[in-house]
Amino acid sequence: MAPGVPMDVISCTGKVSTASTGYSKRAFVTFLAGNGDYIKGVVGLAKGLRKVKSAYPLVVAMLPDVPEEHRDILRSQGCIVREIEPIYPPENQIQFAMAYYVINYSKLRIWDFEEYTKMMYLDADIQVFENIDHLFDTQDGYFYAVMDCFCEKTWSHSPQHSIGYCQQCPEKVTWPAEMGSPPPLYFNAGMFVFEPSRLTYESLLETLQITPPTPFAEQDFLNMFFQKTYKPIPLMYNLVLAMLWRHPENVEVEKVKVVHYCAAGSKPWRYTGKEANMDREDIKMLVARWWDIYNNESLDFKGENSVPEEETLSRSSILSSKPEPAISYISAPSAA
Ligand SMILES: O=c1ccn([C@@H]2O[C@H](COP(=O)(O)OP(=O)(O)O)[C@@H](O)[C@H]2O)c(=O)[nH]1
Ligand SMILES: OC[C@H]1O[C@H](O[C@@H]2[C@@H](O)[C@H](O)[C@@H](O)[C@H](O)[C@@H]2O)[C@H](O)[C@@H](O)[C@H]1O
Ligand SMILES: [Mn+2]
Repeated sequence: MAPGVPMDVISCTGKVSTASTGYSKRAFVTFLAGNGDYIKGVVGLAKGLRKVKSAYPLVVAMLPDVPEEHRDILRSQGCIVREIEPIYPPENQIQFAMAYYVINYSKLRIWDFEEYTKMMYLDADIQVFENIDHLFDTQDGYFYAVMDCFCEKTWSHSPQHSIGYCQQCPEKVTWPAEMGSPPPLYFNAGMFVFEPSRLTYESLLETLQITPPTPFAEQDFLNMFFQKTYKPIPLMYNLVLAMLWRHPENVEVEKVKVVHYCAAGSKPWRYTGKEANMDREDIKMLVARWWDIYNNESLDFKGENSVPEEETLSRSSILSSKPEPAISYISAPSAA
């Protein structure tokens, strides 16, 4: 585990969830934009959550450009469809953010989902291999997420990257004294636990209007906004794939519960194996495991009270089990 990530922030009390008692309302939430192939990610995620027998529904916050056929597919997979309006940073500043991340500011609308008391946001390119419902029991008043890694070239714009500093191994290359104090802990915004709140929502939107966009768009913004309330959680709750080759010593693969296919070329539905590191055995295995869930018809939604046919208690590590013999690699333009 990375230094400075206390385990005790996660209260694993095993107590009976309050989901059905009405004390609190909880849900997972993901984000969908466009008419492209990210819908596959959402379907995979919905099925993955069903496989691990999560007690909470998956809300899909979607932009108006998601076609009706895609909404129907998601409803038929048991998802709750919620349309949201896009959010853009102030117009004259858009050029400073990487264009393809601008839509991600729209994620901020999920703070407006006040009918839920606590939510867990998951990118559509995330898969959940073990039940993580206990994260809803974390203490209120904090923002929970996993620390990011600064080593990939997507970070080359940053001072961290240029001096080779990464918060995942702050002792390896230490932060130079002449550069002041090291930057605050920085989370990956592909997965986080938060409390919807009208007040927070309004404050987020107001602050955004006076905040110049930066390369990682809403991720940088959320890091700034929640800097004081951020509590890191162990990386098993959001394995950013680059951790496998950048910081293998920090990764306890047998404990990984959530995988984030965010390394260039790793989106399972676009995977070709050609990009850097994509020919690694662990990557092939994780991509195969994603397809395994996506293609499993017994995990399709069957209405309120149905129980999936398949026995899904997974005891072994997600990385130690055998891949499916036939992996369907759908080729499409590479991601990220
Ligand atoms: O065309 C797109 C691009 C992004 N997304 C959503 O925005 C999230 C963030 O983008 P992505 O995961 O590609 O970024 P990365 O984690 O690879 O940096 C995705 O997971 C999706 O939920 C989407 O729905 N359609
Ligand atoms: O806002 C921009 C995005 O920022 C995040 O990804 C980044 C980042 O975390 C880096 O560390 C990686 O190097 C990089 O490849 C990756 O794209 C989120 O996963 C995504 O949901 C989205 O918010
Ligand atoms: Mn992602």
